[in-house]
Amino acid sequence: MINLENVSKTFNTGKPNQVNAVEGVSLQINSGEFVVIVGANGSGKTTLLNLVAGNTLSQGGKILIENTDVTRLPEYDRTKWIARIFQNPLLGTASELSIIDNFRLAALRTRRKGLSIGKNDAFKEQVRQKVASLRMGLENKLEQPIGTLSGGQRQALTLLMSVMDECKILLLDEPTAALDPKSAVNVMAIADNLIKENNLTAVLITHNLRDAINYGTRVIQMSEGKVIRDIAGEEKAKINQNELFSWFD
Ligand SMILES: Nc1ncnc2c1ncn2[C@@H]1O[C@H](COP(=O)(O)OP(=O)(O)OP(=O)(O)O)[C@@H](O)[C@H]1O
Repeated sequence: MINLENVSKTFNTGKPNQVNAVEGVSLQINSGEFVVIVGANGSGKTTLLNLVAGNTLSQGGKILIENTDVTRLPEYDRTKWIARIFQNPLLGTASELSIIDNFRLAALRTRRKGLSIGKNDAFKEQVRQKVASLRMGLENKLEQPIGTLSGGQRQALTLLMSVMDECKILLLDEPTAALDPKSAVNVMAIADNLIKENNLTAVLITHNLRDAINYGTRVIQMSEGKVIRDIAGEEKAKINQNELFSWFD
């Protein structure tokens, strides 16, 4: 669960270029909810995600993650709950290391769900099965440097590595923006499956209105640092692309 109470972030305070990126936002995201955030460029979406992740600290207000007050906690102290996927597929993996070594590295960083850390065959077999579930044929390339894979393949592996963590919350900041259309569709479908299978609480920022319609249980629109629309459940399921497009008028 994520609980934001009156969180704010202003850049360049007191200067002519002051920006109120996030302004007094209060939001409760329940366990298992999948929230899609839409909004114009500069409306504060990424800053809001940074506040949740601890990459930026809130100026006032309060942030609870899984009922723990994390308002002053830095990003690294929130990683036990939170995994984050960025637009750039190069972030999150070490290019020169093989797929299997990237999984080892990830396993060393935190305790992974159902994974015993080590170089042994059992570890490799566990990774092989997980990677095979992506249906990209990558289970036969476990010794290949991850830097030789496509952006879509890397993004799928990064997702898999993050959900094999004990994390409860997955933050996705335009995870498919750098991918070709087909890879983007694949990666979103993989993300959705992983979220459901692992019963994660998820927040997706996207400019892709089709994804905003197809995915998630709730959609939020931000404008000028504030949440101006918040629609969930059956009402969310009824929204069509034209209606969503009209929100940007
Ligand atoms: N580090 C920073 N220093 C100064 N201003 C910033 C900083 N980060 C964000 N901003 C400003 O805060 C506002 C909100 O930015 P943010 O990146 O959160 O918007 P966004 O909705 O994610 O935009 P986009 O859709 O373009 O990614 C913008 O006006 C941006 O220029």
